[in-house]
Order: sequence, then C-alpha cells, then structure tokens
Amino acid sequence: MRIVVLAGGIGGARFLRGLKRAVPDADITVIGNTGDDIHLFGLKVCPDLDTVMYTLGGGIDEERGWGRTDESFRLKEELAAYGVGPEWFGLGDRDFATHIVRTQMLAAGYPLSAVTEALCDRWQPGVRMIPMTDDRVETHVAVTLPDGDPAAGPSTGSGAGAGETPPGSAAGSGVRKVIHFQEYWVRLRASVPAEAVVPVGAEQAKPAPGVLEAIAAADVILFPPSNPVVSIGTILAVPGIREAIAEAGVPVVGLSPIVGDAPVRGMADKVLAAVGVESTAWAVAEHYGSGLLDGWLVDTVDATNVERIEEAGIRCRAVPLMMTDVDATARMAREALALAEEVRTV
Ligand SMILES: O=c1nc2n(C[C@H](O)[C@H](O)[C@H](O)CO)c3cc(O)ccc3cc-2c(=O)[nH]1
Repeated sequence: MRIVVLAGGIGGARFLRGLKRAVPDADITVIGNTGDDIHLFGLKVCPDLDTVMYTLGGGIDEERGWGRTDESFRLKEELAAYGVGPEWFGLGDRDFATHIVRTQMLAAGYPLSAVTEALCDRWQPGVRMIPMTDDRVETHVAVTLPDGDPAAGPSTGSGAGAGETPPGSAAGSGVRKVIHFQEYWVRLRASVPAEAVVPVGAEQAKPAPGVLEAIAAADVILFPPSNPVVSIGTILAVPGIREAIAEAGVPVVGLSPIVGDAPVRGMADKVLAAVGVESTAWAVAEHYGSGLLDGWLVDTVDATNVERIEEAGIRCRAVPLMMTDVDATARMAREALALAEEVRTV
C-alpha cells in the first residue's frame, strides 16, 4: 500500500512512528513542512524535516521531542560568548553537524530534496522524506510586541529577517512587528496573539521533485495531528499540492490535533485564531474542508462533534487519539486506514 503523509514536526513524527508499526510493509512517503526553516549562524536549519528524520531514525531526544539525544551545547555557549545570537534557539553540538552538512550541500548546488535524501541515507527513517518544495519558504508571524520586548527596538538581532512596520502604525502600547515563526514559537512561546501567519515565499514555490508524483500514485493520503496552520497549512500553500490531493481520487483522512477544545501539544490554538478557526475538532475539519478531506478522526472526548462533521460531508469517527506510546499511535493509524477504506469509492 502506498501512503502519503503530510507532516510537520513533533506530532507528525510521532504519528509516523505508529504508522510504520501499524503497516510495516507499506510504502510511506512523507511530504515535509519547510516553513519552519530558519537561517542561523550562516546555516540552514530545517526543524520539521529533522524532527521526522531523527524520530524515525532513532536519534531524537524523546523528552524534548526535537534535537538529538545525549546533546551538549558547547558551540552555542561559545557563540554566546562572542555575543552572537540568538540565544533563544537551542542548537546542540550534534545537531549542528546536520545543518553544516545540509548547508555545505546546498552551497554546492544540491536542491533541498537531494540534501534531505542524503541526510536520510545515514538515518534510514524507513520512509521516503521529500520537502514540500526546494524553494525558500519561511513562515513569519505578525504580532504586537509588549513595550520593552528586546525585539521591539530598532533591530531585532534575531537574524531572522524580522521586518519593521512603518512608524505610527502601532495602535496603543507595544510595537507591531513581523517576526520569524521560530522567534514567535520559541522565544515568545506564542505568548502574544498571532495577528497574521504568512508563509513567505509559498506563492512562488514549486512542489519539490517527486511530491506531485507521490500524491498521484498514493492509495491513501493522511493528515497526521500536526499543526493545521503552520505545518499542514503551509504544505497546502505550495501551489499545486492542495489541488493534487483534492484530485488524487483516493481517500484523504486526517486526525484531529485538537482534543477537548485544546491542542494536545504545542500551541496550535494560538495560530488557529490567526486564521479565524476555533480550537475544536470540528472547526479544524471544516477548515480543511470536504473538498479535501474524506474522513476525520476525533478523540472520544469529542464524540459530540461527529454529527456536525458528517453533516459537513466528512465521514467521522471518534476514537482514542492520545499518542501515549507507539502502540496507541499504531491503533490510531489503523483506525485512520480503516476509515479510508470505508470512504473509498470504488
Ligand atoms: O521550544 C523549542 N523548540 C525548539 N525546536 C523545535 C522547533 O521550534 C519546532 O519543532 C518546530 O519548528 C515547530 O514544529 C528546535 C528544533 C530543531 O530542529 C532544532 C532546534 C530547536 C530548538 C528549539 C528550542 O530551543 N526550543
């Protein structure tokens, strides 16, 4: 069975570990989000690609959910001693090797998809990993920073290309800024509302080689419980990908990242609000829409949502959705594949 999975970071990676256990003989292609990418210290860092690669390859730090096991931060400390930031992004010594190899290969002219394939040669994730595009896409977030926030000054020092809105445009206290997603997510911990979430560069991006072919050849397409806005939403923002999925003619089944009106992990509710989507299992399903989704799994605590989702033309089942361990996740994956068979039109 050929399965295509659109994956973001931690949620997507953990789901994939369960999917592999559920269907060990399946041919799984992961289309990875690259909107989280950030350039730091002259290196290109791809958090979502690396989180999937490390998680499936056995190199992930389980407790954090990102970065490498048995990590040290000596290089980061040395950089800080030179006053070179940002200090808020925890790049570990072992993780740096990945970014150095990636940046070296990109500088030699290899596209990100080829680089990702080369890095996966080492990690053997057991799936084919393709970035959503080889072009540069970086998600930025418009926020109003509280007075005194270090980024509120004339320069941000975050090195992430934060823009400055024209003076006088900030209403009331605080300065309106556009900052890199990672600065919003990691430095600010999404503590201020996201007023807009913009995948910069997505409109000009092209699907990476193999993406459209994998979608066209898929028997089933899955949306794991990744962030619907900044992970799966960003992948769908690459022209051609949403259309290819909608026209693939095979079941498209998603698993809600929202359980009991709250995100299971992360801060998806903060960015869902930015796109006007309530933090409920049904609102996320309707956000993707019946033109894209054929089936949607909600957690048993959200069983009251089932009827409304089915009325929206999306087949829905309530099953346990907490990825407490690999076996629980494998059960979720089996439920998603069973729902796909239920909705498959011959
Ligand atoms: O909350 C954090 N997340 C960190 N993340 C997670 C990252 O922000 C998220 O995985 C995604 O970008 C959101 O899905 C890292 C991921 C990497 O691949 C490499 C370094 C980091 C560093 C941090 C960090 O310092 N704090």
